[in-house]
Amino acid sequence: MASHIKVPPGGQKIVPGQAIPDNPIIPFIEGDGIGIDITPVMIKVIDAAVDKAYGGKKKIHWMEVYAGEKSTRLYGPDEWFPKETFDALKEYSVSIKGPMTTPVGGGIRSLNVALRQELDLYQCVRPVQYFKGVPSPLKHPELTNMVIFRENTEDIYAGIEWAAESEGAKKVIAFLQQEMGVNKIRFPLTSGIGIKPISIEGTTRLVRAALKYVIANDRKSLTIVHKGNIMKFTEGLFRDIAYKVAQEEFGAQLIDGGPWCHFTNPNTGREVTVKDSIADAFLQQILLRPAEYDTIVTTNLNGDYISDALAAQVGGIGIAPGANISDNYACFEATHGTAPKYAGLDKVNPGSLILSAEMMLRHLGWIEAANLVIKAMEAAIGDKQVTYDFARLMDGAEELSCSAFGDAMIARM
Ligand SMILES: NC(=O)C1=CN([C@@H]2O[C@H](COP(=O)(O)OP(=O)(O)OC[C@H]3O[C@@H](n4cnc5c(N)ncnc54)[C@H](OP(=O)(O)O)[C@@H]3O)[C@@H](O)[C@H]2O)C=CC1
Ligand SMILES: O=C(O)CCC(=O)C(=O)O
Ligand SMILES: [Mg+2]
Repeated sequence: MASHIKVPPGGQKIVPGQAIPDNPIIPFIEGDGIGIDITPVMIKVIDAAVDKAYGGKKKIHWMEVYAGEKSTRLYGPDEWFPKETFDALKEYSVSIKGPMTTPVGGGIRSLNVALRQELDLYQCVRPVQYFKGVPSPLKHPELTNMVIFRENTEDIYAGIEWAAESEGAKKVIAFLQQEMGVNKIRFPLTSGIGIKPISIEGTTRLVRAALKYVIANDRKSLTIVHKGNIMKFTEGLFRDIAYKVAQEEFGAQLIDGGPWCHFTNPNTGREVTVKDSIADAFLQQILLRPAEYDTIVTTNLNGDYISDALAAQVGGIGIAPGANISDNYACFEATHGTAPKYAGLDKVNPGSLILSAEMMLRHLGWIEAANLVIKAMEAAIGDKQVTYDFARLMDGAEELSCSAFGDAMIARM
């Protein structure tokens, strides 16, 4: 297969464990739908922040790599995720991507999920913070300040499922009935079947990462969100293992006989509470009592729902960033999808992808540039220079296009 990736001259590879070069090569996937609008704006804003922060001493060398619809146009109709793209994302370690389309029902499986699995990006980290002036349905949106650690490789996202009435579904149902004594499948002839693997290892490494984050960032609590009352051996296992990690690896002590527990942050002396909440109750609690929640650790599907719900509390998924992280690689991406009805209109909010890139700058240790991005975002929103999603809810705002919002940020750096 022909190669379409052009390595930018003058850039250097990021090598895990070594110092970040001043001229790193960062692969990016433009993304489907609104990817064509938001990705160039993100690059322009980040380049401006880096230039302003370091006066030309540091510079990202962007390298386009292809996946999704654009890749099928370049490589061939069935080439949704070419091997050379996976290889580049691994070889260059740190990358950023726009959203990619996943059809509902049939068709290709999620490319986003495939990427997370292929690179074993087991932590999906999604910070949810309020920017002053952003319209929100809450009276006190500033009380919502959470960081979600969503498991990113297991659960029903593993993609182990069989369509209703398929040979596979029939076989699995027969196995369950005949060999496992299952007699509770309500409509065995017409049921689709999905499998939900949740492991001790997968849960342990995620909770460990979340608690390390809590300690490094002096956060006050970790809430384990699960549906363990119903799915005892998957979601319930997740809860039990999370408490076990807190106790065995971080020295947490039971509060009043447990299961809640607490330990002292060794860096700051602050008490950290580790507690749990059942997912349905959690979704009403975050609306009614957001200040009681801080860092969240949860399973894959719960984390997907919680991400969009919490994003709405602070103004919507136009401003909801994220990172997919493993022990070796990091790929940054927004929480939202391809919003197809807005594709190519230069209309949507590029904020989520810009803030995802801001997380990437922090990951590289380029704190000054990251701070400039935040400052510029706050200033543009403060001046009511916003995209349609905020403008429709704000009095006296000027509605800007996607690209004009990027320019408004750059003008305020
Ligand atoms: N990681 C990824 O790549 C993801 C991919 N997807 C995929 O994206 C496709 C579309 O999914 P869908 O369920 O419509 O969800 P989307 O997140 O794409 O869009 C839903 C709605 O959210 C709002 N929205 C999304 N992005 C922005 C933005 N940048 N600025 C302002 N508003 C925004 C819009 O609301 P309004 O209509 O109110 O203006 C939009 O109609 C699917 O194929 C899905 O699988 C979904 C999520 C993540
Ligand atoms: O892969 C997809 O299409 C959707 C993924 C998603 O919603 C998410 O990761 O938040
Ligand atoms: Mg989602």
